[in-house]
Amino acid sequence: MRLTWQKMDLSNSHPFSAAFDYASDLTGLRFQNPLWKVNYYLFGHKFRKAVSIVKSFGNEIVRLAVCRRDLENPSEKSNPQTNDDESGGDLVNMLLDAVPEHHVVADSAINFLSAGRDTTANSMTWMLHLLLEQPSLTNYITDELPPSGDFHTYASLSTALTPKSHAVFLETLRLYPPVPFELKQTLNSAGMTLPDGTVLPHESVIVWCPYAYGRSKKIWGEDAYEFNPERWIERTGDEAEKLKVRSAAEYPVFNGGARSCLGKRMAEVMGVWVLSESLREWEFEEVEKVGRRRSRNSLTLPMEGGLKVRVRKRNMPAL
Ligand code: HEM
Repeated sequence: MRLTWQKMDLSNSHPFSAAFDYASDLTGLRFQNPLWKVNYYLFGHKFRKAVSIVKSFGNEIVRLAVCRRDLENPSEKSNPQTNDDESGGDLVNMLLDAVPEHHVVADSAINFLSAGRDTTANSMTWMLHLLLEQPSLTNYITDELPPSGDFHTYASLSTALTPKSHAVFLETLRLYPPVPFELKQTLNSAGMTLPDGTVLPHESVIVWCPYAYGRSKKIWGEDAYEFNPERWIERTGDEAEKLKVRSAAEYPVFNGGARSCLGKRMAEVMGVWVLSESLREWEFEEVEKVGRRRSRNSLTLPMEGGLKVRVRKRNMPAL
């Protein structure tokens, strides 16, 4: 898969991608290794180099955006407000309009890239894998899509119109949450009190694990380990299908409250729209059928070894 931003290559072979993956893997391992400081001492230089490559990529994104603004609006060089039709909607340009410090914009660009890149890619990989394990689910999704060739709008991707595709997406994330564990620390010097009365003193670290929540029989019942999108579907009297709503306390995949994921809707669009449309047009077949896959140790639950698939246009002979 090839990803670009303003013609900047983000494919797997790009040094940014390699550095990003290395830094993510090592950060993920820190949580499981009580001796991580030893590792950091021995291999820290490689980690720091990876972080510096990631940071320079952010700086490069901003440098290019600023150059482009200067070329497009030379007269506004000193006060480059570019909320016109051409540049509107580009996140980096909007940040440049709002934030004067370029290093903050660069960090924010990397923040969005890191929050949205592997989370979405990994969720789509797991979703495709689970669908290939249960081929009947392909029609389950594609049958509810608007007719092929119809122009899709944001509204046509609502949970009301495509509840089953959303169910498959949410069910995938239940079993394979791209943020498998989370932690927060109390910074308030007086500590804080949780809604149930538990008092957390200053600097307490609290860790929770959406991966474990997703597999909890207490929350999901005896079949918690089964991939069953139907558990998300509610049928009303007239047989209309509706997506069940789950609270962030039961399903913390996108976090909850004030720090909920800002890209949830974008991730849904990718997961529901891109994958369903691809399944309508293309047939996928796993190259190596090795049963249920394992995840790799990293921050965003990537699939060990990746998912190699053979692709062919529907109703065409295999290449
Ligand atoms: C399936 C895909 C995704 C999942 C499961 C996911 C999950 C999460 C979670 C659990 C958090 C909270 C992290 C924390 O507690 O610090 C978060 C935050 C965030 N996500 Fe996502 N995310 C996904 C996709 C995206 C995408 C596509 C974007 C945007 C391009 C995005 C942007 C963000 C941002 C900016 C935050 C920080 C919000 C804040 O701290 O106020 N995410 N996401």
